[in-house]
Amino acid sequence: MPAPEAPEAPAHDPLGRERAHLTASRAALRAMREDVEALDIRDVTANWVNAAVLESQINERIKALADLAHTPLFFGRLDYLQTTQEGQRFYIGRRHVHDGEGDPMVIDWRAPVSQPFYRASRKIPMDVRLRRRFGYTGGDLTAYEDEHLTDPTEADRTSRLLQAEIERPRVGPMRDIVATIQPEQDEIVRSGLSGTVCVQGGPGTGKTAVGLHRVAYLLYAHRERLARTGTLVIGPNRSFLHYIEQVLPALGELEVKQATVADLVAHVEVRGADEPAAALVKGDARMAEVLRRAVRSHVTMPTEPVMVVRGSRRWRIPAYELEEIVRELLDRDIRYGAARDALPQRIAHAVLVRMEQAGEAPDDRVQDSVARNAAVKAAVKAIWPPVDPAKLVLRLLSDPDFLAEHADGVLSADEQKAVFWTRPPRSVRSARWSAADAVLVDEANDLVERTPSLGHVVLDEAQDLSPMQYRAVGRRCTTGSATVLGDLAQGTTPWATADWSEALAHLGKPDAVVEELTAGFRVPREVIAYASRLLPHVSPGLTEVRSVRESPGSLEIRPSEGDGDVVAACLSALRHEGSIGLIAADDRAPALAAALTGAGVRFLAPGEETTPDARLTLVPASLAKGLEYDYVVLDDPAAVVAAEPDERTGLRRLYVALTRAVSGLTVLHSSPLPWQLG
Ligand SMILES: Nc1ncnc2c1ncn2[C@@H]1O[C@H](COP(=O)(O)OP(=O)(O)OP(=O)(O)O)[C@@H](O)[C@H]1O
Repeated sequence: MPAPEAPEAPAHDPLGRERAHLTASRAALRAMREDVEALDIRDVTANWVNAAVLESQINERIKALADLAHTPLFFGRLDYLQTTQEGQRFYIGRRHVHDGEGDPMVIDWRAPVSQPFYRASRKIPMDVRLRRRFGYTGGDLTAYEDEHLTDPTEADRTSRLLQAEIERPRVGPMRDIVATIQPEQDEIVRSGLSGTVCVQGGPGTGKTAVGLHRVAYLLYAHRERLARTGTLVIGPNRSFLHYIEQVLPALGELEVKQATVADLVAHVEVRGADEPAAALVKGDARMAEVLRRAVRSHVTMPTEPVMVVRGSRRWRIPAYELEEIVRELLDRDIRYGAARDALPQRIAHAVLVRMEQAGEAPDDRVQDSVARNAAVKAAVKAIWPPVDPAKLVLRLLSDPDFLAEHADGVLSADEQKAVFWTRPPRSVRSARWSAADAVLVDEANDLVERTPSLGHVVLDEAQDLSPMQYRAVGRRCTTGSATVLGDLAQGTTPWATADWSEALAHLGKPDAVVEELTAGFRVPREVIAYASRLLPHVSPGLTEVRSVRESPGSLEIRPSEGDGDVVAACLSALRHEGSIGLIAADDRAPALAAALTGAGVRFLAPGEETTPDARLTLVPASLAKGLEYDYVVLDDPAAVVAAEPDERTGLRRLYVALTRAVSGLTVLHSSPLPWQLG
């Protein structure tokens, strides 16, 4: 129900007035788009390259000005106590809209004047008299809700519109939360570009949502800088990236790249898998030192002088002087490839010094030509040969003496044995590289040639990265910053993060701030309480998620007689609206797929988009992380636990599976439930 109207609004039909503003804003947006469409760039530039760039910018702008039927143009209003520079009343929306005179009709949610919409409270009203939230049905403005922040007689109440948004049944890909970002989330979203933020938060606390909105915010606040340096969102797998890919475009940001860690390090084709013991060693940060030594071992101290013949004169640089040059380059610890590129010039410089001493006056061109001299080239090749990163890693993993030489004092004999290939491949192409090997190649690659850094990187589900993977991500934001999102209790890799400060050190951001989110927006109270029984066994000391959902949700736990019962549970879940996820241990998925097909029930795979007509997804437990479904049917928890190499990882996988549901969870167990759930 609308609250009493603001005094300056007409007493009659305040909703009609807001609708009129919506209609006018839509028209203004249309006019803005038409203005851009009508731009004739022929008069602006005759240069076709400039014209092409301009045209693509215009097309982007037209796309960004699209009026999306189901995303309301504004969702809030702020009436300030004092008149600010821009005015007194602001409608807050996803993008800026102005009228023909250039006066704002809708203000971007990221603008400084919008901030009180998210942060103002009765305690600190931030100069705001009225905060109004709008409710929409389809594209129609149908309700509003007011808070008079400076009125001492008005009582605090929870926003019904916010509750409705949180309780909304889910279907389709992830949506933005721009209308309902909470104060503690907003603090993270608006934290500065220069600092790295790490967010620890239990399931459904909005980490992914916050990370994506932070990117959108940073792009607004630092548009030019980030357009130059680039931004990247890193997620655990393709289906997850597919699930989140529409959030940023809905916020008007079309330029952000998305990748998995595997995409970043795709120097070799990954076709193999490691035993856990090998994976642990390969993911250990000590491997970086082994690789560093192995790369640098290619440098051979010169024993012969270099003799450069120019015309009738010969210039001789003795071995000891060459050695000095090489040592100096090694001490500077620049990239192997950069040092290799610098070496010919250093040798040429030594020749030039001799020429000058002999009374010649050589210039830069002479130095360049000496650097290209065959004798210098031959010396450089012998002293500082090129290193192929993949070949280097191949040799380390297949030549025990080479590995022992560089891992001496770094890896134990057993650790060396663990990573060693028992059947060494013949070539880089034929090797069955594992995901961890690809990261080693990436590290070696960076030792040879610096990896370009981006302006900002969001790393989601970070708890699953190995130290070597953190390093791989870290070198992609050495000159930028990062948002690191994760939950220690959901780590399911052999190297899962146990401690954020250690992880942040591997990332190269030891000074990052660690924030904690504890309010849960996804999982109903009863369900999160059930899942949290596992917390002391998987991550003692972590804070339990406090569900902010009002509806208690449904939780049903019952034995199952066979796959028929699972199919029946899915059919009954399908009677509710929203998406349904059937989560099962990976090795149970084929049997359940057959049972569903046999019963004529259509289902999707993770990554395929749920629609009102296809709402059931069969989710192997290993792909459930980060996803959510309105109703979840969880098949045999004990099998989910048993599928992992150790019990703690199994229980963590189960914790993930138990925390995907928005409205209800049905647990069907054909074997006894793990006692930790008891
Ligand atoms: N402020 C908010 N208002 C409305 N919905 C929200 C808010 N914050 C988060 N949500 C919703 O809660 C759900 C969970 O959010 P999200 O997936 O970002 O959580 P998460 O912490 O990344 O979870 P997980 O640890 O399981 O990956 C999403 O549907 C998201 O839209």
